[in-house]
Amino acid sequence: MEFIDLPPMLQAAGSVRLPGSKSISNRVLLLAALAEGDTLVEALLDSDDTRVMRNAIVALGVEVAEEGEALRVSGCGGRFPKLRADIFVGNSGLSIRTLVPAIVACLSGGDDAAAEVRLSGVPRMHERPIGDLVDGLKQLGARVEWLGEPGYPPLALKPALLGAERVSVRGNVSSQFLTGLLQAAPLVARDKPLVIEVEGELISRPYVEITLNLMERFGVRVEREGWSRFTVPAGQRYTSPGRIAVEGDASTASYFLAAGALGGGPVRVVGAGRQSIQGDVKFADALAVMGAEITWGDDWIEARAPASGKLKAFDLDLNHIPDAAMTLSVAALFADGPSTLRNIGSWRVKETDRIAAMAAELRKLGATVDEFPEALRVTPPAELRPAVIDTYDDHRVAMCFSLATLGGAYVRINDPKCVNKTFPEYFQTFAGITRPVPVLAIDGPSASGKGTVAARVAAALGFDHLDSGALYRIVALAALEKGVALDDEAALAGLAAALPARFEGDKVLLDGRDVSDAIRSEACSVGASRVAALPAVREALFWRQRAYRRGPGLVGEGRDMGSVIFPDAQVKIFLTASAEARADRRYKQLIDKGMPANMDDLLRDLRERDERDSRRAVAPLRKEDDAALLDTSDMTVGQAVDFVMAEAAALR
Ligand SMILES: Nc1ncnc2c1ncn2[C@@H]1O[C@H](COP(=O)(O)OP(=O)(O)O)[C@@H](O)[C@H]1O
Ligand SMILES: Nc1ccn([C@H]2C[C@H](O)[C@@H](COP(=O)(O)OP(=O)(O)O)O2)c(=O)n1
Repeated sequence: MEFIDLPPMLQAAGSVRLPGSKSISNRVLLLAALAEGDTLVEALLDSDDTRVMRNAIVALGVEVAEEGEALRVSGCGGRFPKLRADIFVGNSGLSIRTLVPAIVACLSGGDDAAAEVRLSGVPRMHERPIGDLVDGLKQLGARVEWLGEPGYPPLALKPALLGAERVSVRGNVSSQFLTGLLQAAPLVARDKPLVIEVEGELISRPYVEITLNLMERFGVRVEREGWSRFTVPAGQRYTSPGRIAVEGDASTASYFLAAGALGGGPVRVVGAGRQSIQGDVKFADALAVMGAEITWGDDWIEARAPASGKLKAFDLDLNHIPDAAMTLSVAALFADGPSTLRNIGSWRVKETDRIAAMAAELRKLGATVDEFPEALRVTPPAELRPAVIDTYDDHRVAMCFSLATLGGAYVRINDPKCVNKTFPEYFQTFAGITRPVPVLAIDGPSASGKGTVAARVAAALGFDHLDSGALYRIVALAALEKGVALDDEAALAGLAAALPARFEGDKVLLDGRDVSDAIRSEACSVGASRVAALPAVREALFWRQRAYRRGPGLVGEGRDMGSVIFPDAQVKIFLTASAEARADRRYKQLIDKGMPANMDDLLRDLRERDERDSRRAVAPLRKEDDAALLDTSDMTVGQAVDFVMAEAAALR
């Protein structure tokens, strides 16, 4: 499984130009395809979902050409030229739900009896309901054949004359059904008006407003009575507005605005603002309810943390911003109490069952989550735990959880490429506005001076100091004390995973006992080197070591700080010295502590240990290409510290 590890972040600030809105891009592509005349579409989003729509209109015979950064769509004037096609819609709900009614309308009254358009998608798409929409189309006379499970894609659309003047559709499963019918309506209402009635409460209304707004830009007027009855007057045709620029994506804006609120800020998103036609800009109001400071411009929004520094818990009806609301469920981790997200039942039929998915993944970070049929309550933990997040092929799950890093936790995102659905550049953009907790990694062989140098540098920088070797030494000590064999990998990994050890200043405590000296014995040195060669032991200590990365920063020393534990460390040093110099230092250390020491034995042990540490299969000791080499054979401690401090200047 591919993954991306996101380190804990100190803060977020900066400015982001939003990628084009998916909702607008896909609507504009279809309307431009159906319109009379060419439309030059600017700032179109390029992502999996928009590719789906673009490929679909091309498959239906519409010409599309790139013109610099823009796309020229040569409209077909109300009837797709090719009505024999197999269209793959991936996992784009908006695409299939708007294409189906438009194609059905084009199939009406044609003279090619063999015309047929089939639509299919990824397995999840075949679980997403479309039956209510098809029922509506059948009221008009459409011929639709289910190719799999009735009510779900894949399906085949066949020619049939559409006759009725009235169609009703459920409004409480997906507002995309209504959008699909509305967009196809002018193609149906050629001689007589078409009335669309919405059964039940209409959810996600702002998306329908986007639809109406864009239809108007393409010359079609819709009469609306409240949110339950829409009339499309007869004889209207889509006509190209010539050129149209796609607004920035307001749903995507939610991640960056939240980053500003959770990570200090200010973070500004450019491309959607006060004048936006997208309902998701209202996400900023929800952040304001949490206490974030929001500033609005015509086409930008800026968010920063509340002056008090603490975000407030919320209880909100989020029916109007279902997508951006997912971001709020992660923001809830930063609130001062339990927060409730209400009226989000549509989450259940999205890319995945988002209520179940968000609950499961928020719990991994330590939150207490109560799941209801149409709501979610999130109680933040005292402290976030590092978590490995599953993403369910859902771009928004992946993007949302990146925000947890602003709470000081490491987050591993599995299958990060799922963001390609709407924002292929997401993680790079997120990295551009966030500052990871700095790490200075010092690796090197025994007695090269890592511990001594790391302690001094950490004190000078005000950072924490992680002596990772001590963890392996404690495992060895615990094993020796409990009589666990030093090659019993499973038992040792068990010990390592549940190690009741703590660092307290210079002291190392095991089960509350001071074992600072005991772990430095030669028996423990040799034992540590042996247990450290076992992959399961290293695995068991992996997240534990990462948990030491906290603000304001960390100096980590060992053998694999820069290669495995903190591969993104901003500064990496490989500290070494000749074997003789190191044996000599170890000898002096032991004598100073009143411990027995023999120079020949020490030199031999040290060479054996170097050999074992360098030759082992997992995380062997070696200088990484991006680490600075420091040979201290002929240096004083002060000189070594000065060298590292000079390198550390890069952290500021
Ligand atoms: N140039 C130097 N840099 C770091 N330590 C040095 C240097 N010269 C002598 N020493 C001494 O070497 C000894 C071993 O250092 P230590 O930090 O325990 O190494 P490590 O953690 O790499 O095993 C310490 O007593 C330290 O004072
Ligand atoms: N990150 C680390 C740190 C130590 N180890 C191993 C290597 C050593 O043999 C033991 C003990 O490490 P430690 O740094 O305490 O050893 P020295 O003080 O350098 O002799 O653990 C490791 O494999 N990976």
